Amino acid sequence: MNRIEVENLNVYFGDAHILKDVNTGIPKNTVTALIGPSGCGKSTFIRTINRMNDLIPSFSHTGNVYLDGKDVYDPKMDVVDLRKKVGMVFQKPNPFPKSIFENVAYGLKIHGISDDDAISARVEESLRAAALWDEVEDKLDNSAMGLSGGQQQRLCIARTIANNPEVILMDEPCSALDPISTTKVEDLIHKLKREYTILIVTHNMQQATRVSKYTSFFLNGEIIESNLTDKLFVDPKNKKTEDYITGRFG
Ligand SMILES: Nc1ncnc2c1ncn2[C@@H]1O[C@H](COP(=O)(O)OP(=O)(O)OP(=O)(O)O)[C@@H](O)[C@H]1O
Repeated sequence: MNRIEVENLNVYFGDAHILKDVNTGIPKNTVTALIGPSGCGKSTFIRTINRMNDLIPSFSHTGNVYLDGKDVYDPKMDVVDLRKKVGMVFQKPNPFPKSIFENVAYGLKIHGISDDDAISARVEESLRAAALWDEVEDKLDNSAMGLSGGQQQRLCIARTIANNPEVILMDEPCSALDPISTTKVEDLIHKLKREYTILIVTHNMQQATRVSKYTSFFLNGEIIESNLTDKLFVDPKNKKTEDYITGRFG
């Protein structure tokens, strides 16, 4: 069963029609890459899944998004709980100006966990899961702002993991990172997919082929083609996909 189902999704910012009749399913515990030229709606698409677009006053939509069969836009949906289940990692690492420990513990405290031992255990578990523990275990009280960009991004992933999400949305998570840090984050994505459903927006087609099982190609707010990544890049069915992946535009 797919973890996420999207049916006839149209998104508007004011009069601008941004996503056009998007239909897709995102399988559980796999990595799905979203590719396409700048401005085609990839970020808008992932932000519909945890209702981040709700924060934009001009946003409106038609159609349905389901997470595990539940309508994400049901008026009864608890949006705080939804965002806990569907975590997000952004293009630029955005740690809080607090200690490494506090960055990961923050969400736990917000969600009502107050037992210090339980918090410490979960912080360690999350930092280990984010492949950062060995680098920070002796400086948990230092400011997160002193970490390298790559370490900060893995810290942001640890912060997301601490909330025990089901889905992790990643919006160009490596675009601000050097190649070594990028490799570490990609290795981490491989590890995380066993437990989490991951959607990753990337401009880097090599990255899509390295990390994802499925890829969807977006163009002008539409999904032009979705397939197994190996198939989409080797044997695209649509001429526009072929033109994009062979670098003819974008
Ligand atoms: N807050 C907003 N208000 C109005 N229009 C917006 C807003 N955010 C995005 N858009 C418009 O929606 C369209 C899709 O943007 P989006 O960021 O989803 O594209 P993208 O494919 O993720 O681009 P990129 O690869 O450059 O990040 C663009 O035309 C953009 O200008």
